[in-house]
Amino acid sequence: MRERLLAAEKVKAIEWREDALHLLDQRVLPLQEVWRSYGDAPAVAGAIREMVVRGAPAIGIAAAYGIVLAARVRLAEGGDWRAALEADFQVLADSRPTAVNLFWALNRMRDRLDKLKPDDDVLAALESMAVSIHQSDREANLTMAQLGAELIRKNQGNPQNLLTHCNTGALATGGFGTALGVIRAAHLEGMVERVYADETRPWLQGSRLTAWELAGEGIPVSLNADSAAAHLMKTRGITWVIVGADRITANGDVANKIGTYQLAVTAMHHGVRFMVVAPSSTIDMNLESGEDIPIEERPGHELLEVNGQRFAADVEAVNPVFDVTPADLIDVIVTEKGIVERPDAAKMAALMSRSRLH
Ligand SMILES: CSC[C@H]1O[C@H](OP(=O)(O)O)[C@H](O)[C@@H]1O
Repeated sequence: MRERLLAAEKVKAIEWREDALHLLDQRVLPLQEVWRSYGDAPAVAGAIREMVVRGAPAIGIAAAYGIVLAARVRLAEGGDWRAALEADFQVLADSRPTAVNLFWALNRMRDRLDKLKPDDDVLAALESMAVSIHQSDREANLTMAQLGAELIRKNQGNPQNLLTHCNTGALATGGFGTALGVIRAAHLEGMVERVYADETRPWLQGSRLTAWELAGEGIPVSLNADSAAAHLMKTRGITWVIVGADRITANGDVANKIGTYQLAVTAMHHGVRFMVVAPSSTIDMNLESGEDIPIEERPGHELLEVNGQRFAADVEAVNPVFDVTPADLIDVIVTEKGIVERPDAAKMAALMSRSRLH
């Protein structure tokens, strides 16, 4: 399966080259494919904040490369480069609040700095850590794709109708995707009749990104309004809702794109299985429950305009862009360390004590 997923790979969002960090601008996909170059931490932080790059794992990977770029600048400035680098850590940490992968990646970079030996090449050590964060995310996604596809096989392996929300594909990760990685693997195994992709208002990750990724690989996909999901679960024989995550707390509660919570409630009502797919870098064991997760609120104009053109009445808008699905609405969490069925605090602790499967 790994080889077949590698062979099918077509899309990437992040490219690290000697000169700079290169990001595919997800604000203009699918109508335009524009790559942009970033040379320092404030620029990378801006790209994360403005969602040039988005998706919990991809945000962490971009931030890690942002620290490599920052170290180049600070070392060239001379003086106490390590103290100066703290400002770069902060500007990256301040870019978006919900995806814990951002903070997980920055901590990995900080740990690498703290372990430097006097003769170490600082830039080489940081670059190696950032590349490792990027590559290990890809590897985790390949493992999760297989684990998730096996779950789909165990529950009616024949071609099934699946529903997904937001974008959890190669564009949101180091490659292959999390929930979309499972869907890709299931399709390769002949187990996908059709994927229903929520458009995912207001930023339209579904209609612009997921539909583009899946259609580009010949995976049968239909775009639907977010508000159609319940009706589709009732009338289209959907067997699984498969989503990603931005932060999973110690008790198994899941923060994900706004609209996920109501999908979980609806799935429970219709007897549709609910799968969350996320690498362990998304699990925050420091938070006891989802009540503690910071929920990003983005500007109201994202709801009131399209392409900068207002279409809404002259009212204010409220725009929380994540919500929290309680663990008791989740059938299974798939990670690269293994799966947790009917997650709870004890099972999450046991999961996090394991090493990764591959
Ligand atoms: C594997 S991506 C996880 C997660 O990130 C997305 O949010 P955003 O597009 O705002 O960065 C969405 O919640 C995905 O499910």
